[in-house]
Amino acid sequence: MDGLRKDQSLVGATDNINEETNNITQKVISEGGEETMVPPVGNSIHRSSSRPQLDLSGAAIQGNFEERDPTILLPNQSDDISHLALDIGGSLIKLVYFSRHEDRVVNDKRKKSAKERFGVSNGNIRRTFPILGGRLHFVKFETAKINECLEFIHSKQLHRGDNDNAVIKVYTMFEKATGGGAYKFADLFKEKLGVSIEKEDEMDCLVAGANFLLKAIRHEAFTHKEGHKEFVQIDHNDLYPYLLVNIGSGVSMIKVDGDGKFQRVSGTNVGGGTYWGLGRLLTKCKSFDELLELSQRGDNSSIDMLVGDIYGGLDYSKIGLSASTIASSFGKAISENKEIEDYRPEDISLSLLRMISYNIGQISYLTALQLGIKRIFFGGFFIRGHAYTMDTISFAIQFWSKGGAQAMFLRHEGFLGALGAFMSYEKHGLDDLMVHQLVERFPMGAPYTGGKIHGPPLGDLNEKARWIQGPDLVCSNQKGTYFICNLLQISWMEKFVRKGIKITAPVPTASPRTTGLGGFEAPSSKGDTLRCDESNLNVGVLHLVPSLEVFPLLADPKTYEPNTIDLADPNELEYWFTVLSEHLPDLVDKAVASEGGTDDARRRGDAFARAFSAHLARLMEEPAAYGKLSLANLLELREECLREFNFFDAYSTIKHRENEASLAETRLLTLIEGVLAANIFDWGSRACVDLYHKGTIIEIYRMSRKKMQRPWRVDDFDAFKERMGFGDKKHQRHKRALLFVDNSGADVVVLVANSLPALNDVTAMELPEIVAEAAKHCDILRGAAEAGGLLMDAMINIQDSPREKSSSTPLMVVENGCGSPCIDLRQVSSELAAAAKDADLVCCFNILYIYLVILEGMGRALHTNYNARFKCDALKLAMVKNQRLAEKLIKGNIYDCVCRYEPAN
Ligand SMILES: Nc1ncnc2c1ncn2[C@@H]1O[C@H](COP(=O)(O)OP(=O)(O)OP(=O)(O)O)[C@@H](O)[C@H]1O
Ligand SMILES: CC(C)(CO)[C@@H](O)C(=O)NCCC(=O)O
Ligand SMILES: [Mn+2]
Repeated sequence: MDGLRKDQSLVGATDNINEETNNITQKVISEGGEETMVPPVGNSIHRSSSRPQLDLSGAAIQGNFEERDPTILLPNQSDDISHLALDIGGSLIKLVYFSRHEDRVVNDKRKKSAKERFGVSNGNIRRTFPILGGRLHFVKFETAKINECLEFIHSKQLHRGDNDNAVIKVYTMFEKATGGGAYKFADLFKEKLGVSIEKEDEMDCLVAGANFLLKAIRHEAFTHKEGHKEFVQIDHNDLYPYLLVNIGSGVSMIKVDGDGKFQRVSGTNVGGGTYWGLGRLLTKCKSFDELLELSQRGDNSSIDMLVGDIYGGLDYSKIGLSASTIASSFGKAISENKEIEDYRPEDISLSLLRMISYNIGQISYLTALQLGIKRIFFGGFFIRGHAYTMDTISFAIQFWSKGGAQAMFLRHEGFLGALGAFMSYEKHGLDDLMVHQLVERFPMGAPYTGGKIHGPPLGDLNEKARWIQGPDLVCSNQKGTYFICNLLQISWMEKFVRKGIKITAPVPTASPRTTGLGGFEAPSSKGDTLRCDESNLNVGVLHLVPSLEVFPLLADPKTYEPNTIDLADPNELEYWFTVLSEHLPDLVDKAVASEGGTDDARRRGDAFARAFSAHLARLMEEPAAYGKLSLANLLELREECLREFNFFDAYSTIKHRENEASLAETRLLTLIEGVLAANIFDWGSRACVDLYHKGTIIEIYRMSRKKMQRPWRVDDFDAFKERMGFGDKKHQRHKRALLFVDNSGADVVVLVANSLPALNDVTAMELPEIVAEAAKHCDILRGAAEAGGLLMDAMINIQDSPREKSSSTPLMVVENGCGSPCIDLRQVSSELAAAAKDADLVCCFNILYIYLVILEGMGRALHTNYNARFKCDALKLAMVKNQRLAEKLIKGNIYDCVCRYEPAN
């Protein structure tokens, strides 16, 4: 790896770090006998809990340690990082790699009993991999800078393969690659990394990648017309045939008829390489992005010969061409006595972009027409998520097909080939991964690393994206905490925490005049700001969670839509963004306090606020940037951001205090009232947080409980009471009740709880302890908890000897698979799914009415699922702690109560 040098842009930023790491390095003798510098290792190493872990033992600096940015070799790095696949094209190298999820702490008392009772295995048994789950990462490099790519692979040890599998225990000394470069650079890979390239056919991979994305990712495909992006719901049973147009350096057009069933039907040599190549020569641009950006300020009419130029300003209406139609791209350049310098680079770039985009659009249309295909998906990095390019192509397809055919784009546009190559590792079994098993996340990068603040200020998300790839590895000694950088390793967060830097959301520029095609107006989204390439990938890390399932009690999973609020409505969007922004300072305070209010916590809190604000700014500008946006996503993003900055339970202090207070507070109305009043605890509500300043929460609870007068705003209590057997009619007892609990505190009546902390919501891990504490005050609860195996002594009994049947209803705790205040019932834990089925009852739909689902709290019962229909009885309980939501959803007011009972029909 001697020949591999770091990206120059990293040098300045790593200066200070190296100074410090040098102070703490120590001499060791490496295997080869040379002295190398290594950082002190051992128990002083902090590992980030949300990221791949690195084994630092035997770490050694490779090559000359006088180098500014030496590569650090981690010979014993073994776990977590798994396969890698490459697509090495004429212009760009695309890399997809997989890292394992770290096993979660399993000191979870309730797990065993839940497993025994519901017979849950670890996820889906059909597959051997990736049962543990993990993350798919997407990275790209310029082919001309292949060394950067090699260095990246090396520094992350991606070429060592899936070697944490105890059975295999051999390094995968080959890696899958596709694209022309798999042939061209095979020797280089062997020489530099010692790995053999296993070549996969480029067209096979493109098709496999496209099919995978279209089936496995909910919001992958979208249309883009006149600046408007709309996600398309793909029906898996009605996907084929389609035309796949991959616009890379050159363009391939493939008719796809099924998995592995396709034919390359056409192509064109006028593609992305043409735009970038010609554009570079004609404008002297240094980068593709610069060229694309120029086009946004261009006016092609100064170079293109328009119909009007030929017809003396008139339309040629007889054949339907308006005066502003481009008659001949670059045609004006022939008639004028001008040199290249006399043209604006902006105009040249736009003229070129339009020429190539229209041309590809037209050939695609003709090809689709010839084959009788209506749907055309465009991929390849030429598109680059650029609104104007997509609008131009869409416009061409729309125009020529007279609306008969549709252009669709893919969020992972450039990674089709690399994903296809990745999936050719047979044992991944990724091909039958389902939509609900993939969760896309937009991590804000590295967790906190401590030490001084280094490097230049971080302007916005664009910049952050360059820093997100590195696994984080931190060393400390008595002098303090330091981090070591291997490639891209320096923490962007260090930059992020700097004070006084405004997060800049790019501001759209005004749309300049453009000319049309075929007498139609030109695409309107030309003026959109081009975001930096990295962030504009608009792809996050894909988390594979094979244990996620569709909640079995949903009446119709196909039509299920968890969200009640439509954030496509700009007013709603703005409102909720404001709510979240205004709530931020308070949340940061809580988060910092939850970690003892240390300097470290404060810095992380600050960084979290910046990170989350940057996401909000990005989404405010382009709501569909990360896929279809919903309030549930936003709330989840906030929790994810907290976790990114190592705030694992921002409300832990508050939760503890409230649990203690509420346990001292001890039939149906009382119970429901209790739940509703207790739902006042909501650290996600501005109004409530303001209230809390006026007293302790338990006091507010007592107060709200006193005021709790029926009828509530939504009041099906009588129907529910009747169903519960307090009426004249006889009802069969519910066999199983699933309570989706909300807050920690007084309303803990449990069954289904969050897997990870979110706001002040109680988690499945915390519940056994709370129940045990509450059981001290209540015999019924104690009996139930014992019967459910929730209490420690009861657990022992269950394990040792099958306990004689207790007369109590067992109380169980299961995790729901989420870490958000909302719940998308298409993605719940296998444990919950198992609890919602009954081994004996599966498929006996007529018997499901004896189940009862209780959703509690604003997030689970109002923001999401208020309109959800179930196969069984359902009760939705919440107090509305937001005026606007109250008006919209129940035509009521803040603090109104909802008790919505929907019997199974
Ligand atoms: N940062 C970038 N650097 C260079 N080109 C870029 C960049 N971003 C987008 N592009 C465009 O994407 C094209 C490359 O797309 P892609 O990676 O899909 O093709 P490729 O695999 O390299 O080419 P081929 O498949 O024809 O071998 C470039 O020719 C250029 O038009
Ligand atoms: C040669 C490939 C397949 C390499 O990816 C691509 O660049 C391409 O499809 N070029 C267009 C070649 C043609 O004219 O059909
Ligand atoms: Mn390619």
